[in-house]
Amino acid sequence: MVQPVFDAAVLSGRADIPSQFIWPEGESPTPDAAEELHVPLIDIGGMLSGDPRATAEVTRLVGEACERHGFFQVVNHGIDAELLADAHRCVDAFFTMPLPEKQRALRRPGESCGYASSFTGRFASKLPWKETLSFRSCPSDPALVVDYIVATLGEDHRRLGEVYARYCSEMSRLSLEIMEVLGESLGVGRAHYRRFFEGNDSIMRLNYYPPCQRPMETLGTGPHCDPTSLTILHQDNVGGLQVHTEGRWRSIRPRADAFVVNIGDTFMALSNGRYKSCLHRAVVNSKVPRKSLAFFLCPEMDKVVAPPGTLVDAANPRAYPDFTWRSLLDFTQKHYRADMKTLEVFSSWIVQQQQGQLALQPQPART
Ligand SMILES: C=C1C[C@]23C[C@@]1(O)CC[C@H]2[C@@]12CC[C@H](O)[C@@](C)(C(=O)O1)[C@H]2[C@@H]3C(=O)O
Ligand SMILES: O=C(O)CCC(=O)C(=O)O
Ligand SMILES: [Fe+2]
Repeated sequence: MVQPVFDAAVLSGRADIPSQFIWPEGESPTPDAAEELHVPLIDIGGMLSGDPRATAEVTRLVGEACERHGFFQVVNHGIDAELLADAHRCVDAFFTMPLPEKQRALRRPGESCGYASSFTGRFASKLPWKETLSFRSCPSDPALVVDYIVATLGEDHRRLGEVYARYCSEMSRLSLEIMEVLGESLGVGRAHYRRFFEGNDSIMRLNYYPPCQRPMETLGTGPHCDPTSLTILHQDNVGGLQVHTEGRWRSIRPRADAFVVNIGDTFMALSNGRYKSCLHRAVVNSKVPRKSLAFFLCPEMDKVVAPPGTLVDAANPRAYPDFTWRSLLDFTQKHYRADMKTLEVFSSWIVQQQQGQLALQPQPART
């Protein structure tokens, strides 16, 4: 079958959509998702200004949400509204460029960064109706974002790079605040996860979902759990994010003043399975494009992902083996398409690999 080209300007002129974008009936958008999922809206303003009572309340609400489904929203987060507006404007500026311009940052097979128009080169079916631009952001290398944007898109796009460099540095700061709350709520202390993530190697992803003439037959982002540690998402006012809990899909209504935060598979492992990484997806519509900004907090590549000892005991044995983010990222880019079972399948794969390596090691001679 011919590989389709995902160019919204071309596709919007057709009455139907190429078959590779059509999702099977059991996986396509469902009417139940018109229902809203009320995830807690947590005011973190008091906590950020050091109020101990406000901090205790935030800790309780975050802990409760993470044990249930791993999704919550934060308001009074201290992120400058003008920066957020700029970040959304830059999404429009980038994705409305002609395809060949965007392809200057083309994401190559096996890589997690760059521009992807759908995933036409990577998957043959159940293609997502979206374009993305992803890039790395590390607090230890403040020039990384601007250098990447200028190196791929050219000097003319330096300002876009500067906007996202600022945005990512703010997201990293906010995610470390949330890590303190997660540590406190799990009883391991505020410093534990903050220290673990201080030198993070995170991924920023701009999602752009063009309008689709057949929105009930396709998906913008298929059902998946984020393999990463913590996601901080800002959706524009269009709406499309849906979460699967209690056996049904429900929508998280966009709020301009809120970030949607969710636990990813890597944090689920770091909490020994206590905090949930939950299945979610994004739907599209036939009228207007939709944008979302996703910051995925990730550990440094070779740091060992293991829960603190206090979360492991006879009643709560290790839920997942030790691994590195490098190996999980590689797994999702080269061997497995992220879905609701990523961590489970990856865990079995890593145990098999370790056993294989053990078998290859010379055994000590028996005396
Ligand atoms: C590690 C990652 C794989 C992923 C991008 C990400 O940084 C976090 C989300 C992942 C996901 C899940 C749904 C889809 O399968 C996917 C293609 C997507 O759009 O977001 C994958 C990403 C990917 O494999 O590139
Ligand atoms: O666009 C959205 O609302 C969700 C995107 C998402 O889940 C992702 O990029 O991992
Ligand atoms: Fe996601």
